[in-house]
Amino acid sequence: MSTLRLGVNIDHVATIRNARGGVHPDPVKAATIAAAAGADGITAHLREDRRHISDDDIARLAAEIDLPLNLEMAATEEMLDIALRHAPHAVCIVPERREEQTTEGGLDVVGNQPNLRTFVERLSARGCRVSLFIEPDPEQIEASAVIGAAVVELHTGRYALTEGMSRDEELERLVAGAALAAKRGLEVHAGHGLRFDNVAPIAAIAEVAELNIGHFLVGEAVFIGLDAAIREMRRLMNEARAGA
Ligand SMILES: CC(=O)[C@@H](O)[C@H](O)COP(=O)(O)O
Ligand SMILES: NCC(=O)COP(=O)(O)O
Repeated sequence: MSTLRLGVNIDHVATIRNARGGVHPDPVKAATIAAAAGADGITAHLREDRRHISDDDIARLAAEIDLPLNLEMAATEEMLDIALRHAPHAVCIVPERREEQTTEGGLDVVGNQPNLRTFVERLSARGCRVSLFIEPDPEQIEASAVIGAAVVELHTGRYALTEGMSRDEELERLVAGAALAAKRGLEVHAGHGLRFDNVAPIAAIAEVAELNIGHFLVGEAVFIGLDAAIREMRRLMNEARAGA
């Protein structure tokens, strides 16, 4: 059975903290709990507007946690400087619009190859594993491979937000995209909007090596605790992968 890692995104622990402008709950403590609960990595999105994760959070996560840190960032010079300074295990380049409520889609790699190639080269030279957050679109997958990304993270948001036939169609896109990406030598990740009730079909895709899940886990933690939420997600992922 192929490996399936769980990256826990702790952005929205910081959302709760920032609601009162204090220090509680601490995203670094959440990362420590996630490690003990069986997470394979921590993902944190340092947004341009710092609406949740802060520069200090990234500095402390990079310095203090034992798990690999996956820094999500927009393709800007500011974020590149921060990533090169901390040299996290991994960097995932994501699209970002200040007015968006959350990530709305994948990167346009096809339309931004020269700029993104530079980001991939400079971050890879610093020792960071670079992933590109994209739609499961053949042209975007091909462009990601051409500019030298090691990993693509397939956006599961449309899959998560649709029902019925539309969800089945989105799942087919993700299955085909994962197969094409793996064939092009890319490591395949997936994420956005995954929950207990929809993770299994994504976890069952054999080419997927890592799922990054955050908002739902933090929300579920309000009811059952972060440790229990992560352990249940891990159980559902293992069950789906074993049955694939
Ligand atoms: C790229 C992605 O889907 C998420 O990892 C991203 O962090 C979503 O943004 P928010 O966490 O700000 O909702
Ligand atoms: N890249 C996806 C991620 O890190 C978490 O997305 P979500 O589970 O918070 O929607």
